[in-house]
Amino acid sequence: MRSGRIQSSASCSASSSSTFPHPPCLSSASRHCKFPRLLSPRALSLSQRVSRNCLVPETTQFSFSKQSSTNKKRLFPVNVGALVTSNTEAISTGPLVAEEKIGVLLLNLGGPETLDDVQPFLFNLFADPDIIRLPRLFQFLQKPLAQFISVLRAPKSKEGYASIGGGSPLRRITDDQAEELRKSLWAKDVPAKVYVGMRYWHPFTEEAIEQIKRDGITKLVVLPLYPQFSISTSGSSLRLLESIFRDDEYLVNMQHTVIPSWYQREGYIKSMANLIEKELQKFDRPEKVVIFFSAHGVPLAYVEEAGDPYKAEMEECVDLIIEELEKRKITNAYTLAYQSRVGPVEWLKPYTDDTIVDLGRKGVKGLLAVPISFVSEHIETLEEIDVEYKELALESGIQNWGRVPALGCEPMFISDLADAVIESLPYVGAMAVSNLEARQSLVPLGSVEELLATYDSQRRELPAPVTVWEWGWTKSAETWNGRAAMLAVLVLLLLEVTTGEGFLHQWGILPLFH
Ligand SMILES: C=CC1=C(C)c2cc3[nH]c(cc4nc(cc5[nH]c(cc1n2)c(C)c5CCC(=O)O)C(CCC(=O)O)=C4C)c(C)c3C=C
Ligand SMILES: [Fe+2]
Repeated sequence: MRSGRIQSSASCSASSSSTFPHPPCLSSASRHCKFPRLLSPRALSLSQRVSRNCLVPETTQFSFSKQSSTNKKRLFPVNVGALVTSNTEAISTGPLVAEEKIGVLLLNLGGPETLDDVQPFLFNLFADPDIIRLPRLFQFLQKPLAQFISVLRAPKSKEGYASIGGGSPLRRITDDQAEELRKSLWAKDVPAKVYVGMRYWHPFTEEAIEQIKRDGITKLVVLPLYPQFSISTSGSSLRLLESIFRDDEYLVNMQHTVIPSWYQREGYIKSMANLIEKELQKFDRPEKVVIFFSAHGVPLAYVEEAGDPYKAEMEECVDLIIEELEKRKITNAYTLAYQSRVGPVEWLKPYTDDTIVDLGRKGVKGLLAVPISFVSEHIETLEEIDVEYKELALESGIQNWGRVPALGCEPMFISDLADAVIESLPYVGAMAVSNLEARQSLVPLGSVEELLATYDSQRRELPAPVTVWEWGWTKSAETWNGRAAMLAVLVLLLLEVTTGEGFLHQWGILPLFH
């Protein structure tokens, strides 16, 4: 088999080039740069792209004002990023002074720590309008619907969490990453505090924000721990932050900036390439192994209707990793597919399970799975990939299976995150004045409000991605049956809520919601 990208026949037209208009200031590197999007990412080398990403405007100088007339100390070295080019003008974000207290808020999904946490965790997830976005008229049904779906899904989810030790490892791993990031920042002369704010489980984002206020943080860098941006992940966390910020006098006045995605950073790309290179060496004939990037899926409508940049960023990310591997003379065949689909609607394709079967059919004997959308081990790596997909691969004729571990606390990766934070510091607060230069910074930046407005100004309705129930013989019938089922459930819930009677009350489910 020739090296290069394998186009699985499981793939459909929906997975090819995306047609949605790119928001002007979201995170895909090529969208930020002044280059037209005519050049495919593959046409540029990593170093070229890194310098394209180095969007410090040519007229901009990275020089923090030294000491001001008072006895305030500058906290950082002048040159905060290795990528700084010849710039001439100062970004006037003001001096970074000893009185400033810098915080970094890591945003993540969160996961149930015990089996008893599973249903309430699922409730929180499905109650999120960025996961199930109901038509305006039906928004009052969000919580009852979340209760209904979480109760239905909990047994299956619990089985999964039971098989990985009775709970999600996400909290422990994210706490470790926060501590390593803190150490790395201090080692680089940036005495910052690092906080963890989870979207659906403890420590909740609200708890982290309370701590940030107690600590008197004056400058905050918000860093979602998802390399690529999606409405359903970073977007959802930012929307929550927006509502917290809006209602709080302290926070309204606290300067902040957001690093919405960072998949294009050299340190991240090299760390991923290192892991892949190391795992490949464990195979008898490494050059014959297909590198199988498996990303968490999202419903297709997120990308095609709501303008989620997730797919474009994912594809560019894979291109960058492959380019880095090629520089190391690793030219294996590779492919990208999407996993963890739930529910009756169509998700990004090709699906991971279909692609594995397809590769087996084509005679592939060695596969190296690379989880690509997340930087911690979690249920979808430990159970779905390591157990379900491995089993499917072996059944499909693939004899040699391997899996690249998630990045976790890899030193090069953590150090690169620290650099991303440091490079963003001159822009903290600059977003308030809608500073164009700040948006074109070393890492794509924006304020919470700006970023949300960019990707989601119209707040389009999105199909519910989750299973209420499914039946049917064809994909299309499944989709329509699913939609009909959704409608039926909504009507039932509507009747139940208005009359106070029905099957949810009989089962004792409805009065539980809060
Ligand atoms: C980039 C990563 C992720 C995207 C995109 C994403 C979208 C998304 N997820 C669901 C539904 C579920 N996700 C669940 C768990 C889960 N999701 C992610 C990451 C992304 N999700 C992670 C890391 C985890 C695991 C956390 C852990 O505890 O280890 C679950 C619960 C598990 C299960 O029952 O399968 C659900 C449900 C949707 C609907 C969605 C996009 C709309
Ligand atoms: Fe998920």
